[in-house]
Order: sequence, then structure tokens, then C-alpha cells
Amino acid sequence: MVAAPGLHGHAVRRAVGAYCLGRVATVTNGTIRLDDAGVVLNGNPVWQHVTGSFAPGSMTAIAGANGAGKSTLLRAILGEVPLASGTITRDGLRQQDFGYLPQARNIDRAFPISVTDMVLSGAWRQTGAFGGADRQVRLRAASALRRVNLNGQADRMIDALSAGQFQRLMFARLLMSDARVMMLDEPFTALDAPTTQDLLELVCEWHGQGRTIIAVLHDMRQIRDCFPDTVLLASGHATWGATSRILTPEKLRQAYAPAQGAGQATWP
Ligand SMILES: Nc1ncnc2c1ncn2[C@@H]1O[C@H](COP(=O)(O)OP(=O)(O)OP(=O)(O)O)[C@@H](O)[C@H]1O
Repeated sequence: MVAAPGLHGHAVRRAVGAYCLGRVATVTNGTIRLDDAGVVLNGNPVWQHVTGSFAPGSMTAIAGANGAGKSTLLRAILGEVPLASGTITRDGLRQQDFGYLPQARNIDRAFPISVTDMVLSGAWRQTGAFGGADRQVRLRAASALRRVNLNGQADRMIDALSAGQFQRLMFARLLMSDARVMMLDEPFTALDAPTTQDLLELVCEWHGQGRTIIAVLHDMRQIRDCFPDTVLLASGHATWGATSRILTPEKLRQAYAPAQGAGQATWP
């Protein structure tokens, strides 16, 4: 039996178990599918008639001008924003299968918590909201901090970190979630080149492990270099497909022209 790229150990075991028992197997697929989906906020349509799917193990960028509805798309996939029309199906995915990195500006960095406790909070699905972390979870937390080059920072409070160190911490926290789908909202905004490079390598590593990656990005070169698929949001609609087919000069002009001067997008 060959596992689909997004299938992790436990899912494979479940699928194999069902097969061996001779039942009709409900294979844990992992596809996220939007079918004619639309969101209306405060009476204003954000985007409508969005149809497409994120295959398990795919790596997709979400692009578009400021206000095009990129964050709303992530939050709709998470089920945090209700749909006004259409459907989003998450085949075989439970809430704990999603890891989410919100935009840095939406995170309260003044919250009095240490680096270690912040990383450990990423494992709450394993430890429970009030559960203590056992030795194994603490070892994983230390390893996650090493992976993002934050060793030596474990006892500091998070408000003492630089913006780049804080984003490394948020990636370590995501590592702890061990989620099958990693959703990242502008993960590299305002970071220096070495930090961006390190964190982008981690995202590629997750992709190599078969996780599904969905990231809101503003840097077209980054998208072209690393993301095989793109959803481009413009004028309330989505163009979805292979990055080379979506990020054409014409489509980019159409997507960013109305926001000229306000957008942060960069492209070669
Ligand atoms: N909670 C809300 N209530 C009402 N309108 C909202 C809400 N959240 C977002 N919007 C509106 O929905 C639209 C899309 O917002 P969203 O944050 O998804 O855009 P975005 O593409 O992620 O923008 P940016 O690149 O600036 O982060 C905007 O017009 C925004 O004002």
C-alpha cells in the first residue's frame, strides 16, 4: 500500500487497519476542498464563488493585494469565519490537524509568559489545556527551540525577544503542534534575510514530510521559487492553480493595480 503524501503514521495505520478488517475503508484523505465558497463580512462580500482544492502534501501560496481577503480565506478554512455560500470540506481532518500562525501584528507579545512555556503551549492538544508537560514533551520543546536557533533563550520572557526571535519562537510552537496542515499568515513579513531563509527552510522541511502548507505571502519571487501552487485573490474572486500559470504579469497587474501604493507586494 502506498500512502498519499499527506498521510502520517497514525492515519496510515488506521487505513491499513480498516483494510485488514475487510470493512469499507474510510481512508483519511486530507484534502481541503472549497466549492463555490463565499464570505460576507459586515454586509460586504470579501470573495465569492471560490472553487479549488488543497491536496494532501501540497504547498500553496495565497497572494493578493491588501484587503483582498487572504487572512479571511485561512480563517474560513479553519472554520473561524462562517461561509455565506458554498462549502469547505476537510476530508478526514480534525481541528487538531491544523497548525495556524496568525499575522505577527495580531499576537499579543506583552503577555507575561516565558519562551519555554510559549513553546509548550503549542503541544496543548497532546497535554490538554491545563495538563502538565511530561519529560518527553519538554525534550521536544527544547529540540524545537534548537531547531529554530533559539537555544539559550528558553528562560527569557517573550516580550524581551526581538521581532525575528519572536517569529522563530512561533515556528518552534508550530513544530510542537505536529499538525498535518500548516497555515501561515505572512510568516516572513519584516524579517531579515537570514531569519527568512531559516524559517523558509523549515517550511520546506514540513512540506518534505508530507504536510500540507498554505501560506499568505507578499513576495512573488519567494512564491515562484518555493510554492508550486498559488491562489491569487483579486476583485472578490480567486484564480487558483500552478504558480507559473497564476503569477503572470497580466494577472498580477489586475490583482494589484487597484491597491497601487498601498500594497506591499514585490516581484522581480
Ligand atoms: N472581522 C471583520 N469584520 C468586518 N470586516 C472584516 C473583518 N475582518 C476583515 N474584514 C474585511 O475583510 C476584507 C478582507 O480582509 P483580510 O484581512 O482577509 O484581507 P487580507 O488580504 O488578508 O489583507 P492584508 O494583506 O492587509 O492582511 C477587508 O476589507 C477587511 O476590512
